[in-house]
Amino acid sequence: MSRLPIMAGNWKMNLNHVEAVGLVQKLAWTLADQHYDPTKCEAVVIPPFTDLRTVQTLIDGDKLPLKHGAQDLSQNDNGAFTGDISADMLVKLDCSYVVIGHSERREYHHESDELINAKAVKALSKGLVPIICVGEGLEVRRQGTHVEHTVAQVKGALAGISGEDVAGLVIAYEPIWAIGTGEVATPEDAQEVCGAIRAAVRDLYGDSVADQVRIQYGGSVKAANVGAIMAKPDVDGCLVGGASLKPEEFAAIIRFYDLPALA
Ligand SMILES: O=C[C@H](O)COP(=O)(O)O
Repeated sequence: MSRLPIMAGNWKMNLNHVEAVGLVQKLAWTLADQHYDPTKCEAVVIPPFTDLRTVQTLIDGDKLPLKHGAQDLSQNDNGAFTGDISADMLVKLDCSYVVIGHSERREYHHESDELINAKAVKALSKGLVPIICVGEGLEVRRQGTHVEHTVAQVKGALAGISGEDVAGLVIAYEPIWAIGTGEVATPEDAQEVCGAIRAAVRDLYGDSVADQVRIQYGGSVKAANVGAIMAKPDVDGCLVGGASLKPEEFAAIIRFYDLPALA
């Protein structure tokens, strides 16, 4: 079963809507120059909420081969939830994807597995594809319980979600100790946990769902290390932070399939 690789650039709290135009245009030009083939890898940008309308207009207007998504959403439909953004608002902005449960939201906003599950259910009910983030911190990694820890997060996030929905979503494994630190997990580390996540999905939902769900690795991914990471059988893409703010670097990550060892 072949899964379409997916590279998603999570800009985090960087770039205003004017700066967003520059980055998306430069990314698109670079990809066009290098004959990017969207059938070989899906390319997604995930800007801050305030940039989404601008990015949507640019992608639609110029028919760019990019998709866009948001960094979070509310589990509620609408109402008195100051500062929150609903799934319907994201759908109206043509978002395809929404990141849910990023480790920075788990840490700074105390998001629990239950809340992440509620957000994933809400996203799916509105036709958005969740990118559900899981992964262990340094303490858990040192104790050697990173696989159990991460699989438990996956099970919590997927509770009550149908196999059909799980087959279409994305799970991002991001070891927290490798995020923004320059400390990249080895390709073998990434494969160990991504393989365990797929095995857990297989136990819960069966072969067809496990063979379709896409699993990303995230944590200090760059053009220089993406090839070795993507060569692992259970890694279907990357959730990229810092390197996605550099258009040439992110374009090279998206075009990992042209790297000599993989071509
Ligand atoms: O969402 C992206 C991840 O947190 C990875 O960030 P990074 O590539 O800057 O390490």
